[in-house]
Amino acid sequence: MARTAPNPFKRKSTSSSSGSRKKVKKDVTADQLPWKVLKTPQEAGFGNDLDGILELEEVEDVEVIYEETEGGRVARFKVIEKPDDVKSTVDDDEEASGSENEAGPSKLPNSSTQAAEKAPLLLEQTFDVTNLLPNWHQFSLHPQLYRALYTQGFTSPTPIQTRAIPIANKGKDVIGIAQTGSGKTLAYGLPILNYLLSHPSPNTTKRSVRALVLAPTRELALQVSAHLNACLNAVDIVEGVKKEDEVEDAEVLKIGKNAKSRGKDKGKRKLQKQPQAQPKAPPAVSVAAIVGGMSAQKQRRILDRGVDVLVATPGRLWDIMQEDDALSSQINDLKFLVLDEADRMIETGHFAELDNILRLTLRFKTDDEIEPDPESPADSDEVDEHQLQTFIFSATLSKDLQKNLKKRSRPTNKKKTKPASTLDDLVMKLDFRDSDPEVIDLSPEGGSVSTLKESKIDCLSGDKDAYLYYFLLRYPGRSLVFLSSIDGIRRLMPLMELLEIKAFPLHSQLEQRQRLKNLDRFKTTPHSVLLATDIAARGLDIPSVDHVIHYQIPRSADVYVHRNGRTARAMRDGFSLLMCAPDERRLVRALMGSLGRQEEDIPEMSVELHMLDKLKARIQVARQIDNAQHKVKKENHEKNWLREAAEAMEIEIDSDLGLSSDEDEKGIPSRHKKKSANAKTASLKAELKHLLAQPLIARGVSTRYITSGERSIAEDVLAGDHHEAMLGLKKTQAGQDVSAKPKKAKKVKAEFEEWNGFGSAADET
Ligand SMILES: Nc1ncnc2c1ncn2[C@@H]1O[C@H](COP(=O)(O)OP(=O)(O)OP(=O)(O)O)[C@@H](O)[C@H]1O
Repeated sequence: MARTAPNPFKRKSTSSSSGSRKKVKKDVTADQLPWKVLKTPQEAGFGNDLDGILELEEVEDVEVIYEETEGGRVARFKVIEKPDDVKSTVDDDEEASGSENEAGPSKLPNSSTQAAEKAPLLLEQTFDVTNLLPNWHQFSLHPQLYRALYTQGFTSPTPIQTRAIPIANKGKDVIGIAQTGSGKTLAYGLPILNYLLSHPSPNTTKRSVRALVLAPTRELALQVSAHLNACLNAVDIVEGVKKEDEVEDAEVLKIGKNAKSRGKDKGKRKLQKQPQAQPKAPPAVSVAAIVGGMSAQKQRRILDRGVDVLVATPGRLWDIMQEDDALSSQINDLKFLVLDEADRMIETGHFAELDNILRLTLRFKTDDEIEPDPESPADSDEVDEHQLQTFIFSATLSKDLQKNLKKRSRPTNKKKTKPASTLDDLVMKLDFRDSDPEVIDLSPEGGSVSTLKESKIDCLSGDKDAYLYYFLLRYPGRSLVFLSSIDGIRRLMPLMELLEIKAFPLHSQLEQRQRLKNLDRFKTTPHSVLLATDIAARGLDIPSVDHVIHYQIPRSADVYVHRNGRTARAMRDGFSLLMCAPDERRLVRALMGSLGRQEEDIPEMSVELHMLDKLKARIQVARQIDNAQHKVKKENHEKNWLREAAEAMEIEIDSDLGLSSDEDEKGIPSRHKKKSANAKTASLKAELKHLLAQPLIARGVSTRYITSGERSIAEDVLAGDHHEAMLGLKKTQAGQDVSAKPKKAKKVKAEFEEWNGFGSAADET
């Protein structure tokens, strides 16, 4: 039987007239607490899977006090006993406020202020931040956020959060550049949520969008929305107020690390449940995602209900805005605008939509660039609390652009300076209200994260499949393979399947549902491969990606940095491998050049060539099978097409139209031809099966006696260090097979090393 854990959140009474409603606090042990069996709320999405927990219990009105004793910190429980008359008053009032909330779907929690007046004992939450999250203490965040950080195990802010949050909380515009996986989402997310939680919307009938976060890909937008929701839902799920439409986001929560902790810590989170006494009320702040590939109708419905924080991809948002004047005017009146991965957004073909949306946030709407008004408050150093705040975050933002922003040399009508790039152009178009936006640049020198080990393999392009296969067998784990073309993924997928490697594709021509499903499968399958285009390069927070492989050279240095950023996140170790064909060396040199590095900075990865030859044989047969299957599929497809076209035109097909004597009059290959094709494929499959069953043995290993031969494997076998698929090789991490090259000292390394990442902290919760 599970019990609700000690509540770290003190509940304090906001009772105004405490005279007759005096509370008595009684010291008890955990077992003496008045536990109540809890019905698992369907909305919480736990389904029937209670992770081995038979029953959930909750407890109300308990104050938890932590005391430092010689034996360590202990929790004391104080039951707050209420006189009966008071209890009934509270219950009545709660019911009343519940029906009030349900009447107006978007009634805001400021209606809870009214409820508080009616229910004097309504409890206000506080959080013992000094003791529980001392490293967050300085930020004076809303207790609800502290509570979420605590629940998620985020015990310390990351360096970009430490720098950005206080500045953003002061109302300043922030341009944040920090390495991949360093917590940029919460660096802008926490100040936004903090403001919105502390300033409930003045509109009591329907909340309007006050924060807009634009992200370049659907997956990233959904992930950001899930990440922000996780900072709010820690309370909302607890109180059983998850709304129908939020369930969609809950599904999406499976993406990303938070989702992981959701899954993994399901039981624990349930333990952290709070009393379910509150009536159904709308969440204090609502976050929703508007992305392409998902039901536009449903997304419109969510918008109609009212949303505080809208996370969107520019394409779908612009589509909806064109038919929704109300939404356009809300965008015109934003309090926060965030461009997450702004540099990528301009590459996705949605620049026009982005441009249109941004125009709505301008103070002066002209077709030309904005001319800062010397009289306007934007040019004064005073920050108006109600004016739009703009946040731009990325792991890569050009130094020139940062300088221009700092110097406020945005182009004006009088002085037309040509922007250096489309991104410069975009950012110059932003109407910063802040005369001096704060640029926080924590990006490491050379774009490389200190916990990332980079490497490369020089090989012929025709051998890349074999090297990839070798790598995947040699270093099992979660590998993200980047290709530049969808065709490349389509070609590799069947090969992986035939070679019995678990691989999932991710590219823009897959249906959105399939994209999310594949991402989720990759996330939950420890030894698997994601074959992806660069839609997966930015922002995606997939936990524990062990290796990033650049099957094709990235087209720019930024893409290289972002692709690499899918591994080595939050101070975890990571590994990346560049596969470089002779005709790609020039590109690699250019890429390294723009990162201020040299090609030689990336060490070579060592490969057991003997083993590689054996793998080439498997690949060759797998390719033959794939070609044969592909040929049959293609022929059938063409014949079907031809037959359908002929039938539609009411003409007869003769041999001139492509039917050979091996085909019948309907264009279907004759039985004989089919049979021989099938027999060929079957024999190839049998050959591959045989090859796959053969052990892969390193050169010098005796197949007779494990203690003899040039390489004795006895010791490794006894120590359990032997590689299971490749006999004669040790189990190693990919990083250990790379010649160690001293890396240049990283500019912000020390700062990041002080922050040890979240691994241990998160795992403890
Ligand atoms: N203070 C913190 N402590 C521990 N983990 C954190 C903290 N803040 C964020 N995280 C976690 O770190 C991971 C990376 O965060 P996030 O996705 O925001 O990184 P990012 O800097 O935006 O990366 P990218 O540049 O790749 O988009 C996430 O799983 C997030 O939940």
